[in-house]
Amino acid sequence: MSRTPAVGAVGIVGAGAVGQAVATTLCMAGFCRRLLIASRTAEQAAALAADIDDMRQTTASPVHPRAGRVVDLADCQAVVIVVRASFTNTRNTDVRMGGAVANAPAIGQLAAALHGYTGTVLVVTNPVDVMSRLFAELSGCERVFGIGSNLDSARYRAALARHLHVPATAVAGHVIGEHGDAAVVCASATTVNDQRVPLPLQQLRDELTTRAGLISAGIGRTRSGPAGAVLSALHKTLAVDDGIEELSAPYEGGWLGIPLRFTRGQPVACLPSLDAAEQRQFTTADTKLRTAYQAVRSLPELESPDSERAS
Ligand SMILES: NC(=O)c1ccc[n+]([C@@H]2O[C@H](COP(=O)([O-])OP(=O)(O)OC[C@H]3O[C@@H](n4cnc5c(N)ncnc54)[C@H](O)[C@@H]3O)[C@@H](O)[C@H]2O)c1
Repeated sequence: MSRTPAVGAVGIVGAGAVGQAVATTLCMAGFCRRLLIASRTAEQAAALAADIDDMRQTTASPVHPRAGRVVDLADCQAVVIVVRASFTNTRNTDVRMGGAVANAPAIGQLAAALHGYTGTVLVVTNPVDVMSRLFAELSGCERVFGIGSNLDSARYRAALARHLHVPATAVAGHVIGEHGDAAVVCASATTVNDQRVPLPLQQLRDELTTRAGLISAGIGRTRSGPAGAVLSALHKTLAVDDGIEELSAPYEGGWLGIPLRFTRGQPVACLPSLDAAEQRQFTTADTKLRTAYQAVRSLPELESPDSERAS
């Protein structure tokens, strides 16, 4: 594989299912020269770094992995946060929101450890729209984006392409709002080969709603799709490529998934036109996420963070 990566160092916090897939993806993509891995325990971080190092050796990848502590990630160009606190999610609906109370203290600890970090932070931890806002507001970091709507959008374009027997690249369309039950399919602005076409909207919505659950039911967790969404977002946010990425970001005082057009790493919001029903759904998502954020923000654990720091 050997080629010189455009990016110097990327950090990953959380050596679980998605963290492992992100590390593997970055190694095989030859994305960065150094990959720093931190997790809840030093053993987890060291184990993942060793496994990725084996991959580096067997594939001649230019990516050098190393285990470290969260504070060691300060000189990375980007940090990917993929932690998940230990809890049992018993929800059947609004599943991602089920992690809010459990994951918020971990996000609070990481925000303290990375306070003032000037690189790019990609938050994957769910509920991602709430956790990315929480991390941004507690850390003071200015370049924080949540992963999820870009995965939803890719799934939507692929499902529509399958339905119409066209390549996914022929489909232009976005899924915005919450990465969750209040996702908004921007159907009215969707085009196929630059033409508006009738859409099997309910079928597409159902596919979007059930896809993550089907993957988790079959193989335990979703991991490769989110890892691909992280890689795609790293390309845009670190100015490797220009283009549009649907990410969770601040918008009119709230924080939710919107299309961002990146030019040399700088994002500008570029919402498609919404019809009246889509606008109502977008407002509903916005209200839901603001309410969820306020509830999380008032958790007592965030006022006095646990003394245990991520290693
Ligand atoms: N946004 C998306 O598109 C998307 C997609 C899939 C999963 N997710 C979310 O990503 C998160 C991770 O999922 P997973 O399947 O990898 O979980 P996992 O349980 O397999 O791994 C989580 C890892 O985080 C570590 N961890 C926990 N607390 C920590 C802390 N305070 N500091 C450092 N490390 C800590 C754990 O030790 C574990 O290694 C979950 O919240 C999941 O819902 C988001």
